[in-house]
Amino acid sequence: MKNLLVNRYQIQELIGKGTFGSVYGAIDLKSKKQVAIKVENVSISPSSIEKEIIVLKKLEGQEGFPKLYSYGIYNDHNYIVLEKLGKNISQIFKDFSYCLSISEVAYLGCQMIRRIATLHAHEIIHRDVKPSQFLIKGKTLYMVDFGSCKSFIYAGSFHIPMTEDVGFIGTLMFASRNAHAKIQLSRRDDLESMCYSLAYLLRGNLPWMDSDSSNNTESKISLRKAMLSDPSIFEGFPTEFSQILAYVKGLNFYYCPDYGFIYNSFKQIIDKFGKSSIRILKKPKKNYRTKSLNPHKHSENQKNHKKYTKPNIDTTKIIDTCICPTVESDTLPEFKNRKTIENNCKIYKSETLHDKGKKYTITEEN
Ligand SMILES: Nc1ncnc2c1ncn2[C@@H]1O[C@H](COP(=O)(O)OP(=O)(O)OP(=O)(O)O)[C@@H](O)[C@H]1O
Repeated sequence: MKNLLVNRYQIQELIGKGTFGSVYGAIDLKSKKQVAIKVENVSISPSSIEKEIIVLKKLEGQEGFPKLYSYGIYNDHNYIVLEKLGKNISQIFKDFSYCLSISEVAYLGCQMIRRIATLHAHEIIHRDVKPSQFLIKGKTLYMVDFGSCKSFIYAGSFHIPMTEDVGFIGTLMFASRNAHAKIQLSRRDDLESMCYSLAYLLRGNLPWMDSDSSNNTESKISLRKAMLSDPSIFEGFPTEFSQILAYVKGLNFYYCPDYGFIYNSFKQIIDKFGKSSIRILKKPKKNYRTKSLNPHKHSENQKNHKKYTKPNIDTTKIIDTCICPTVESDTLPEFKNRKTIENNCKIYKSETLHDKGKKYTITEEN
């Protein structure tokens, strides 16, 4: 990538490389703003940048989604110029030595469910929810990377049908069981991946992760995921987490999730464990760090959380602690238009569902 893009953006650094392209930090010489520029080769088909443009245009002005400043083609590359955000949750997790407090994880859950609810309210599913898709800027958690998104509504108001053999979509570690079963994904699958992301942040690993990466093939992970019972993934942590996962796993393919219930459950955890230990929305300083934990040693991490009272940090040294307000779900705009989504979402009359092993036919539109 040349240092100057379209005579306007001065490339300063490579922020990271994804599966399909790279993200650079740059300065907009016209506005003097810091921006992030995502590029991919024009030969990539289907273009994930094209999809990102469509989604970001739909989400314009929504809280927690980066602004889309510009886009185009330059030197055989599709590019988009985005609002520059901070670190992603995976990087922040590493900065905190792979140890976040229960309140911190629940707080991330509150923000994640708000972003997912907004995306779904725009009739879009993400299909690749994972910690690295959430970036922090100021006190807000942003959702990024819309290259795998899909609209779950077609012909104006019909829900997409539940087809099979669709091919694997997502990231192995965080993918839903339906993604492994190659079943068409819907809103419930974004929520299942969110639960796995939070479990990873609580535990430092996931039970289907093997320290020997050659054992982490799609088929092996899929089998281990399917065989695991629900509570064991959140064992030793507040029951609200496993209740949310059980709720999400029980959702019908077509069903509009109760985002407010999930948000309120996270909020209950924060109320129980206290807001004062939430450090993640501030830049970590050396003395914020807790004892280093090996992220691959599941038992150590879990033991640490089991005897959890307060995070192992010297609170007198925390000057900038963010006391994050988590308001009631009823007052948040993301959860208000739920009725409208449900009403808009019809199922084609003759469609057959295969949920939970049962076979039944929808006779009426709902
Ligand atoms: N608007 C942004 N501002 C700052 N950094 C960003 C922005 N968007 C993405 N990034 C960072 O750029 C890096 C690459 O992101 P990208 O979404 O292309 O791939 P990824 O999520 O790392 O991988 P994959 O494509 O496999 O999911 C990540 O570190 C991400 O945090």
